[in-house]
Amino acid sequence: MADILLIGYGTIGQDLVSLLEPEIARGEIRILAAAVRDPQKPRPTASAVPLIHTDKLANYLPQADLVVECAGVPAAISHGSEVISAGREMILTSVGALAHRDARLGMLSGPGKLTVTNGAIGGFDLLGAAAQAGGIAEISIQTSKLAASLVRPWMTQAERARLQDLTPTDEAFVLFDGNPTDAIEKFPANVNVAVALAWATRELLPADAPGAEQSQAFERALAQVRVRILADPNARLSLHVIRASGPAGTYEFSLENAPSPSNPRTSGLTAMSVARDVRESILRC
Ligand SMILES: NC(=O)C1=CN([C@@H]2O[C@H](COP(=O)(O)OP(=O)(O)OC[C@H]3O[C@@H](n4cnc5c(N)ncnc54)[C@H](O)[C@@H]3O)[C@@H](O)[C@H]2O)C=CC1
Ligand SMILES: O=C([O-])CC(=O)C(=O)O
Repeated sequence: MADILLIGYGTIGQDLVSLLEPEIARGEIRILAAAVRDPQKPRPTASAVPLIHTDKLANYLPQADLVVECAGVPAAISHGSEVISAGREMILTSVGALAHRDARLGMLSGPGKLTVTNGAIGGFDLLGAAAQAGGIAEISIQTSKLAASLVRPWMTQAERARLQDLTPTDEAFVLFDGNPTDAIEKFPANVNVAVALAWATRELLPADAPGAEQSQAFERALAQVRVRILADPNARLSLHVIRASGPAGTYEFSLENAPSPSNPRTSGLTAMSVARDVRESILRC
């Protein structure tokens, strides 16, 4: 029986528990608890998962065989290093936290093990193989989302209005064009996939290489990836188009996920990817 501790219990956390029902029913997995900011907050659905305050995370870590972060980039930045330095294995969903230098160093310095989920995209077997052989010269990801869903608190009134007032007859426009580090800082809930793409195409160092070297290798990969965010007045779903080219060949992946059944703003595939990561981890236990 593997004991799993969740950090965050929103759409992905709840979808993950549903996806793991067969393993839970067979006694292969137990959800120890979910660490949340307010355990007393009324929730729409009753759950058998015990809720604890994130302040109590350290008390639960020694019992956890596996920790799954699914609480957002700021939460992963705050708690990721704590989990890894306690020697636990952690599946990271808010992959964008790896674009933050200090958090990245903490998560890559062990002694725990970091698993970075593929999340809402894929094709990483091919891209990783080609990149490790020096076969990728250019790599980009273009993410199209419903314009109104891209409004962020830091935007000026004019920037918000441009997104909110877009009508179905208007053309989609490029809202952001740059690197994954700047993209995740501005859109922390939208482009974790861009940071995951950099992770998949980084130079692979030995597992026991120092955290600082792992961090630098990843920084080089981040610098290679170009991110574009398209604000689309007609997007029903998120559309991610990955393009890569170089001596290994020319590749284009177009990924359009069905939304999560419980939250139309989150791709259902993300929880499915994390469920697969959990199964692979417990099979190794
Ligand atoms: N890797 C990928 O492809 C993808 C990654 N994500 C990441 O997953 C995160 C979660 O996504 P959803 O479940 O759809 O969001 P959600 O908003 O439905 O759930 C997040 C939950 O975490 C809680 N939370 C926030 N800060 C916390 C903290 N410090 N400690 C504990 N709980 C905290 C929130 O109250 C909320 O209940 C996103 O913010 C994003 O960073 C999302 C989609 C794709
Ligand atoms: O769910 C998606 O389509 C991708 C996403 O939000 C992210 O990478 O943060």
